Formats: sequence, C-alpha cells, structure tokens
Amino acid sequence: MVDHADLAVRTLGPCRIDSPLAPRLGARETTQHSVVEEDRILFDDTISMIGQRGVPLDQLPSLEPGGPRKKIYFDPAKTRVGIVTCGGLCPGLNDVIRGLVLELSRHYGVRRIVGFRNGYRGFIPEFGEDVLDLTPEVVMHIDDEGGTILGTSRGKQDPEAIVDALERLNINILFVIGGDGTIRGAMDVVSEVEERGLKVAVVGIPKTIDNDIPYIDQSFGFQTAMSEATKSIHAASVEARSAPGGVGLVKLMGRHSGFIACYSTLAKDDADYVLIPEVPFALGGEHGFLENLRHRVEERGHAVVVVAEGAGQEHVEGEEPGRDASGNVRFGDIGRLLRRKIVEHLDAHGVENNVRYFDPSYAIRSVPANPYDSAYCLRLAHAAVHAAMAGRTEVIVARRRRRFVHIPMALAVSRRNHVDPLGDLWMSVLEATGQPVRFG
Ligand SMILES: Nc1ncnc2c1ncn2[C@@H]1O[C@H](COP(=O)(O)OP(=O)(O)O)[C@@H](O)[C@H]1O
Ligand SMILES: O=P(O)(O)OC[C@H]1O[C@](O)(COP(=O)(O)O)[C@@H](O)[C@@H]1O
Repeated sequence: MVDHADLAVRTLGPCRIDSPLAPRLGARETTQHSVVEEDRILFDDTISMIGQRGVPLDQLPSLEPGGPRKKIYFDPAKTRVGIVTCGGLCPGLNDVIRGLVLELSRHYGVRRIVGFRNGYRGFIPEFGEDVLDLTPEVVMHIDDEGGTILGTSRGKQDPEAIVDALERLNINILFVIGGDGTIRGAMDVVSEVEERGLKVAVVGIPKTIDNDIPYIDQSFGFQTAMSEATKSIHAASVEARSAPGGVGLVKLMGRHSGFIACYSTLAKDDADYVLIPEVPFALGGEHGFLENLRHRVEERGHAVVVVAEGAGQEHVEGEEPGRDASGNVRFGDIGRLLRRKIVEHLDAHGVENNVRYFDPSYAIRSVPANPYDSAYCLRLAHAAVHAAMAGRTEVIVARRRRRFVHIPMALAVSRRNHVDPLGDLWMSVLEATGQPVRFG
C-alpha cells in the first residue's frame, strides 16, 4: 500500500528542517526544562525502506519533531507577536489563543502580544480594526466560551498590505490559526516577508471542523464537534421513534469530507443511513436511497438519516454551487432537498410519514472545546510557540501518529483528508447502519 504522505513529501522534496531564519542570525541558548534531542522523525512507512533500497538515512522523507529547542532565535525581551484566527469557527480557537499567550509570556517571557481582529482583514487599515493587546489576564478564561475572541472572517486580503501591518507594528512572529485557505494566505505572507528580507516567522495552527487537513491524526475541536453532533442524532432518533413513520434527518457540516457524519453516527449508533461527499448515491430507482428508506420505514416504522452538507450534490437541482468570500464552494442545500424528496416518495407510496429535519451546523461549531480538545489545543499552542521562538517559519504544528511535528505549509495544503470509501472507518459505518454498500 502506498503511503500518500510519503509520496507527497517525495513530490515536494525534503522538508525544511532548518528555518531560513535561525541559521542566519545564530541562535541563543535558553533555559528550557527539556529540549528536543531528535533532528527529525521519519515517516513511519519509510523506515522499512532503509536497507531495502539502500536509501541513505539522511535522504529519507522526514518531519521535524515539535517541542522546545536548546537554542532559540528570537530574544523574548524584544519580540513582538501577532495572532490571527481566520475562516469558519471551530471549538478550541480560544483555547489555542490562550495557550499561545500563556506559553509566550510565562515560559519565554514575551511581553508584547497582539491579536488582529476578524481574520486577515484585521491587518488592512481600510477596515479600521484595532489590534487587541493580549495578556495572561485577558486570555485566562476565554476558553470557557466558544468562538474566537479575535473574531474571524473569510475573503482574500493583499499580502503586501498584511506585511505592511507587520512592519508597522514591528511584529517578529505571526501565529495564524486557520484551515487550508488561511495556510495558503500565510504562505503568501511568507513570500512577501522574504521578498522584503524581513526576519518574521509565520507559524500555523491548523483548524478545521471538517477534519480535512492531511497528515494530522485529528484536528482540534473535531472531537467536541462530533460529540455535539451526536446530540442531534439522538434527538432525531427520539423524534423518529415517537411518531408513526418517523424519519429523523440530520444535516451536518462537511463540505468535502464526511468525518463528522461518520464519527458522530458511530458514537450514537442510532442512524440507519449516513450520506457523505466521498460516496455518491443514487436517489431514485429500485435500488436508490429513497426506495431503500421506504422499505426500512415500512419494516421498522422509523428511520434516521445523517447527511453531510457536501453529499449528493448532483441531486441538488437548479442550484449552481456558489462561492464564499474566500472562494470556497457553497453547496446547494442537500438537507432540505432530501426532506422534500423523502416526504414526496413516502406519500407517493402511501406510507404514513412524519419527517423531522435537524440542521445543527452552527450550534455544533460554536460550542467551547471539551476537556480532551482543550488539552490538545494547549499542547498545539506549546508546540507552535517552541517552533516560532526557535525561528521556524512557513510550518504548521500538528500531531501526526501521536507525535507533535512541524509540517511545511506547502505539504499541509498539498491535498485534502477524505474518508476512504474502502477504509475501515467507512466499513464500520456500513456495519453500524446496515445501509447497502451502494445505492443504485
Ligand atoms: N488560495 C488562497 N490564497 C491566499 N489566501 C487565501 C486563499 N484561500 C483563502 N485565503 C484566505 O484565508 C482566509 C481563510 O480562508 P477560508 O478558506 O475562508 O477558511 P479556512 O482557512 O478555514 O480554509 C481568508 O481570509 C482567505 O481570503
Ligand atoms: O457559513 P460559513 O461560516 O461560511 O461556513 C460554512 C462552512 O464552514 C465549514 O465548517 C468549514 O469551514 P472552514 O473551511 O473555515 O474550515 C464547512 O463545513 C462549512 O461548509
């Protein structure tokens, strides 16, 4: 079996183990309690290549481990830090902001930390957004709330204007918390920084409620979001079981990847059908979804359907997918379409029905992180601060195969993480729901 991570690294070339910043100025000794001793972590599957192909060890694809360094690049007393959150909300954003500020100020002694408001537009003078001074006192309890105290936005901003703002405010380190769009934006910022010969480190903390960023075990906030989604699935199940011909239909987020739909269904094990973007389905016809659902309602008296927003887009008639301000595709509403089709189909076959529709999307992503995600966010924040203080740039920090690592931004946006229709997660979903392998 080919490891795509391995392939991607090979395509993109070896990771940047040394920051372009650190070697240029020379680094200073720190008084860290513990420091990372390893140089790099081999991609697991490549270890077996050693010997087999005679590839020298230092030429194997590898990632740099996250963690504190013996030498750091930035002088904490003179360092000024900026933090920005971009894109859609995700549980844990405030935890990451809090973790960054506390680690910077308490562990490294950095005193000047500012938050840019409302995403990348916070850098652009025309929007008139003031920066927010971030101190331990300001951030201490922000993790009690969902969302982000900095605000967020979509929409492209000029990297030159962003770097103008960094220069104006003497920012040495910029932390960007966001998804693939944010990371691409950060790469543009790095290019501009390098063009101007500035010594600014840009480090990302990957955020995605859809869990679609590759090479990481799971994105922060995902576990919270998925457990929140189970509440709606349970409610749909209760509604479905409490009425003749009850059908509970739950639409969850997931533009290109159906992870929330899959995991929340497994957690509750109440659903009869899960529809995700990765697995196309036929709606009509003898073996289509609607007929299968009709049989199930007739046999059991009720059914629960979970659908990810990006599923079945070929069925959303008359609605051309639009684009949001960032250029992301905005799909037609598969949830409402399914509701209408289910009612029409059951009515047409004389099956009494009570269809209840749930769309908990925003309610799910706006909650505070659960303790697991809070701890994860804090550790990501620690890793990000260590990386930046040591002069790493154009990397995101992530946990991959239970290790904190630095992943080059180019690699992080090189592909999207999907539910594998032949993988064990989807097989578990098929087993749990009992739905056919394919409709149609
Ligand atoms: N290809 C891109 N190049 C540069 N900036 C981008 C790109 N895509 C998105 N961005 C910027 O990143 C920010 C967040 O992107 P968005 O796609 O909305 O969310 P996410 O980061 O969660 O994917 C927006 O301000 C957007 O303009
Ligand atoms: O309505 P909004 O805020 O534009 O966001 C909707 C989208 O946000 C998401 O949660 C993903 O957001 P990101 O791309 O910012 O991670 C999708 O699942 C959903 O389609």
